[in-house]
Amino acid sequence: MSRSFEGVHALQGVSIELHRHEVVGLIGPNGAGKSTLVNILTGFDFPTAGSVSLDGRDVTGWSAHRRGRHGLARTFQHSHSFRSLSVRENVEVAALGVGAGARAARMRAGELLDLLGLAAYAEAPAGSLPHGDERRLGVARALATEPSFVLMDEPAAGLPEAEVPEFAAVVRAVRDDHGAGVLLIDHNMALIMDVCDRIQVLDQGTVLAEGTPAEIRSNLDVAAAYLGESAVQAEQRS
Ligand SMILES: Nc1ncnc2c1ncn2[C@@H]1O[C@H](COP(=O)(O)OP(=O)(O)OP(=O)(O)O)[C@@H](O)[C@H]1O
Repeated sequence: MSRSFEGVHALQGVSIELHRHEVVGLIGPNGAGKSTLVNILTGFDFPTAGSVSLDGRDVTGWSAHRRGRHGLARTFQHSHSFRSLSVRENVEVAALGVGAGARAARMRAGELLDLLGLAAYAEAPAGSLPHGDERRLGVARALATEPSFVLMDEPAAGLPEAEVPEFAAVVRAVRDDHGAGVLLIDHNMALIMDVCDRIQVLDQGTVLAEGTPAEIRSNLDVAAAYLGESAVQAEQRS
């Protein structure tokens, strides 16, 4: 797919594939096109050229809501929770939105708040959560829809470093226990390298590299995009 904004080529001929039971990392420097790609995949934006398919069906013209009802969920960089509703109610509302009954929604919310480590805040207003917990609430809300695919846009931003391994376990649980496919965008390379089965690197709207974490780690182009030429030269010398 490609996407231009009045002359800015945010994406140029980018292909990405996500299967159930896997975690794919999407990384790249600021402005590389990561959020644009997630917006297009989830129906919050539309490609200038190209198409999106979900379970083999062309969904390019579908609204975000319709894609959501067909198993595609996402989290946002900025909070989309209902600030005055409680943390629990926010998760319940997400489940109700895809057709769960009241009892099932309540049970699902309870399980997800436990999984995400938010049970202690269940009755607090969502607007009172610290930034990192708010990101986790976003993940809980996405999972409440029982998605086949979850696209997570910087879910670990704002999480204290000590809590990142716990969050990595959540991502693995979504893949292994729920069988979902996860597209994970994050600047935390330790998290990405730890949980991803495959990684795709975007730079200036094109795919710079793709491969396993080990392949990406040893790819000098990726190092150049991230760390600058000097780091690459240092790596070549060592
Ligand atoms: N609505 C828009 N209007 C104009 N330009 C846009 C719009 N959305 C994105 N862009 C431009 O497209 C390019 C890609 O932006 P995008 O936000 O997708 O990058 P990103 O990789 O998600 O960056 P970050 O890591 O900072 O979130 C940037 O040059 C950005 O300025």
